[in-house]
Amino acid sequence: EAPLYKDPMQPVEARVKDLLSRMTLQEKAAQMAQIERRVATPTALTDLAIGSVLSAGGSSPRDGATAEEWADMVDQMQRWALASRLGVPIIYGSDAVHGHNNLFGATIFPHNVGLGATRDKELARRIGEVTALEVRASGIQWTFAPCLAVCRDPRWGRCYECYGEEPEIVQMMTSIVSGLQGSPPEGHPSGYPFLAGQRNVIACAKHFVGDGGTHKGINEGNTICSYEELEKIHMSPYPDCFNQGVCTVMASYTSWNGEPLHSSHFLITDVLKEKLGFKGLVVSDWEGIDRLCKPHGSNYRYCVAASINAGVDMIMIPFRYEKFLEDLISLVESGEVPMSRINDAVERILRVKFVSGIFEQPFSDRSLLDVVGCKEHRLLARDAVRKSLVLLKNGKEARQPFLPLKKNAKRILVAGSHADNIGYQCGGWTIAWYGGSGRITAGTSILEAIREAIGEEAEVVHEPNPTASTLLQLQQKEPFSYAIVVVGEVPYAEMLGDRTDLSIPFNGHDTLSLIAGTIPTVALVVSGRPLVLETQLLDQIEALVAVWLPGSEGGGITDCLFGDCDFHGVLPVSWFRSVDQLPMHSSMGAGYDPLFPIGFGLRMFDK
Ligand SMILES: OC[C@@H]1[C@@H](O)[C@H](O)[C@@H](O)c2nc(-c3ccccc3)cn21
Repeated sequence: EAPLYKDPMQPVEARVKDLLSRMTLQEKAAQMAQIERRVATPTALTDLAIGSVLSAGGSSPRDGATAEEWADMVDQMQRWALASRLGVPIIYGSDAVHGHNNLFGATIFPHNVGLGATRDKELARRIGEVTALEVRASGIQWTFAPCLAVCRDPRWGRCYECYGEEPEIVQMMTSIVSGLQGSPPEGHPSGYPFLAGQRNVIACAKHFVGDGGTHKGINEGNTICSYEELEKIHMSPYPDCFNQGVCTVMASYTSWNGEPLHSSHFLITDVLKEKLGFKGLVVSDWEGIDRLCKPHGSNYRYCVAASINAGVDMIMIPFRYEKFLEDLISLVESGEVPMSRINDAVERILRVKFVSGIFEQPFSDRSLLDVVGCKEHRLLARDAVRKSLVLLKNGKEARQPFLPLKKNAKRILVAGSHADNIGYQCGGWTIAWYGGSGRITAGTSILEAIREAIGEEAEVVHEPNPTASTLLQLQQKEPFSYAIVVVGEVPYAEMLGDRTDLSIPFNGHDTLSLIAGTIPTVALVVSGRPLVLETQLLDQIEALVAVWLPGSEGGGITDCLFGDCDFHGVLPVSWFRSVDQLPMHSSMGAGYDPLFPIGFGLRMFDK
């Protein structure tokens, strides 16, 4: 009759034990390998029975692929995996970090820094729930989210992936795990993986640990601090995720006091697995083990030994899987990697797979296809945008608020590089790894939202980058009631976003100053982090809103600008005056002198 591990009525731990006992060393090593979709072939998945496949940022079956094409691809790979000797299904991972951002047409939510501004746990959970549906619609079962980094220096290119600069804010937003995976029942053992069902996805608490605390915010850099500080600032969001049964943890590229996380037995095994009791699987980051040696990828056999022995269970290789398997098997045969370590890793991987239900439901659920980018999801994203906006200035005098704007104004100017650019408002990790410009996916730009919100008789003039003379001509024809000027950062990811100069790029400052000099202006800043705002400019503009990276639903911005609802967001990060102040946090006492402090945010209506 069917082997025990295939019987869904058996307890998970019994199924894990039974399957493990049937596996050869080669099959165990293969389960510990995660490869990129471009090298996922029948050889890899059937003959070698590799355990997991991922899409790198932007890696899709084809540009603009539909959810159905994604599901066809994942299901095909699954059939290859099920044809392997023991028929162990793969789990397929992708970075759905603000909606299913690898999928064209998916709902794109505000990036984490904007969600941190909402301080709304239930919203985060709901976003997780909806994201899980759109990820599942494409046949994918695992997202590499949430990022729990506590951003201690906004010069870091991944500041926008962080919910805030204080652990309490990040801890609050970990409720997204219960949205993604479903909420575990009362009494669920902390640290043990949980997944409610086939409309939920495996989540990934990343990047363990201290990723947001590197010196000067240097990406993949070194976090220099005491163990107490590492635990208090950077580690505290992890137990919140373990209490929710998060299934996976991703190791950080960064080092702690010079020791790379990917080879830290103390932090991965003694702390994460033993002290904190994490029972799911630890996956490396992309070529995370290759970075253990200089030059990158040299001494690969050592890199494999050091990371696996440190406690990493699955390696995001992602391409040279033959070399990985050859080295790992050789290391076990030589005794440099004990079989007990291999068994621990494979047990954890199988535990997550059995808990996820993928043995019983290995294929995609096609009934979900039409939820991708659906109206209900876009309304949730629009609500998230509304709640994420932070009103930093409203009127030059206290009793003369500038917002809300009049919908029936006669003539308004909409200007700035970011007024009509869906790619810019989505930011990095959208369609391409580092994002893009223009109509990169379905959505509503800020200009389109203004045109929808404004009264019929109002004339909207769109001039991205007006010169002084253009402005004069435009004004002579008929003066403007007000101007909405949208400036900010262009999309970036990881090291591409590391910057020591945090002024508004694209001479956004000059555009703002030119326009605000002659027309009452509200400035919208589209950015993944605070940017330098000169005092003179601040004095010139009538109102200022931090919109962060709002995603596809630009309508959430005009909902607030025109007063359909009030602003509620408060800063999740300190808004510095100058980069010379960095790093700067509210806990530092005297030296804390931001332009706007963490927690700051104005209202239009209720005082
Ligand atoms: O996309 C998978 C993971 C993601 O989950 C991690 O948060 C992130 O650190 C990451 N960087 C790369 C990556 C970095 C450089 C070149 C190519 C890919 C890949 N990944």
